[in-house]
Amino acid sequence: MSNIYTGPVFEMARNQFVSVANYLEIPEGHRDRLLYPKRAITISCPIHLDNGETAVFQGYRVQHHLTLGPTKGGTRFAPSVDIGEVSALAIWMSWKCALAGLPYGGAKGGVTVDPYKLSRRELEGLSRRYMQEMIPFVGPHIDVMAPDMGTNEQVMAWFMDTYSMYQGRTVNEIVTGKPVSSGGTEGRREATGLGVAHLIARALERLNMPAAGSTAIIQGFGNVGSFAAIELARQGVSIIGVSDHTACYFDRKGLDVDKLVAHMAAHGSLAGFSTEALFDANELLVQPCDILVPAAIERVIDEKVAPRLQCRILAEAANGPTTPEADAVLLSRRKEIFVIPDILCNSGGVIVSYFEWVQDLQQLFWGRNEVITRLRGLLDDAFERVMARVDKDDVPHRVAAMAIGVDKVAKAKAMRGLFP
Ligand SMILES: NC(=O)C1=CN([C@@H]2O[C@H](COP(=O)(O)OP(=O)(O)OC[C@H]3O[C@@H](n4cnc5c(N)ncnc54)[C@H](O)[C@@H]3O)[C@@H](O)[C@H]2O)C=CC1
Ligand SMILES: O=C(O)CCC(=O)C(=O)O
Repeated sequence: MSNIYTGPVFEMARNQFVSVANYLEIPEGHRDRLLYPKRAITISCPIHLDNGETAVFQGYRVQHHLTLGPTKGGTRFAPSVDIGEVSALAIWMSWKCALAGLPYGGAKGGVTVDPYKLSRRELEGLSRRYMQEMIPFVGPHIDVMAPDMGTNEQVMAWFMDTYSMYQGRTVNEIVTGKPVSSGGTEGRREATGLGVAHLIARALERLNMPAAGSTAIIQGFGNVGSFAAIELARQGVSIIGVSDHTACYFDRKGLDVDKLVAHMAAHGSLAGFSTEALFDANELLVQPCDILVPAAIERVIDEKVAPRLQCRILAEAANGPTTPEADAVLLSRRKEIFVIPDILCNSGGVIVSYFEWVQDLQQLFWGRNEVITRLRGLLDDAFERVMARVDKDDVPHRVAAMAIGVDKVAKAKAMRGLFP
């Protein structure tokens, strides 16, 4: 294969795929077809800055496979974004959607930008220009975007509006994760964090550990981390550590989640929340706790951090927080640390996105209870299937979860005659 697909995050996705392909005994000749993306789109997004200058930002969208239906996945605005990272995230979306039983291939997009440095007007300009450049390549039955790191409901509303202006009618079903007032679904805002907390409860049950009185540390306090914290606290878990890109806090007696959420709402970040609980962000992940939730960026648990982890459950809310080298360490610690792998742990987001797309297509909207009940049902089903595979074949949790996803895509491709 030609290699525009490079970089450490893509290498992670490739390494994980090779392990799973070996376990599933997928023939060498079929592997490139399964791993490499169908389409990778690169665009330039020029926008006028508030100071009168013009800036050009690089944007991407990668559509991994079209075998099971349209492609689906978030759009990330972050300085780290490049074609390798976006491709890896698209590949993970494919295995995630297949594991959850959704009729989608994986996609991901992004812009290389620090969104915290843009004014609201500049962010709107960039969001609209990104969608405008993508119009030839997306559609409600082609590729459906959603939020990811650095984007939110407002950005999704701008995406939807830009696409709709081009079509001359409102096309709600072009993106998910929209505000409820603009065709979004009840429950999507909190879905990923709620799903993370639900699966943690399932893991605690399996380990015979009570939620009440357990302790958790959460890295990242954006959409996913904050809703995971709220739901865990509701279950009686004490949140003893949190961090974001501006600050890190740790208090063995527990942090007040309501106050953290109120501080975020008022200031947009965790900086300035407390002086007493300030902590070294580099040491947060290795503090003793029952539940560790990385909910920010990739590759934070590497071969140096993995041997030092002191948690009982590692709930991977972020995509790709654990490197393959760290996985080798976790394999040797598998009796000590119960891993909920990312493609299972954070799948609540795309599951409720699927519900939003279905509702938009039918113009028939469900209440929150129906959304959350259906979400729990799909998460429980995926959790049980992963655990059954772990028990049957004695494989690591990540291999079991990915194997279910990869196997489903491989079988669908084979049935459609895509392998020679
Ligand atoms: N939003 C969603 O529905 C879904 C998100 N995810 C994944 O969850 C993770 C977080 O996404 P969101 O919460 O949506 O993003 P967000 O943009 O709402 O929040 C990201 C958070 O991470 C923090 N952060 C960034 N760099 C950090 C660092 N070096 N150390 C500590 N914190 C840092 C930010 O300050 C912010 O609090 C990403 O890996 C994303 O791909 C996965 C599935 C769905
Ligand atoms: O909600 C979606 O469609 C995708 C969410 C996402 O980007 C992810 O699961 O990583």
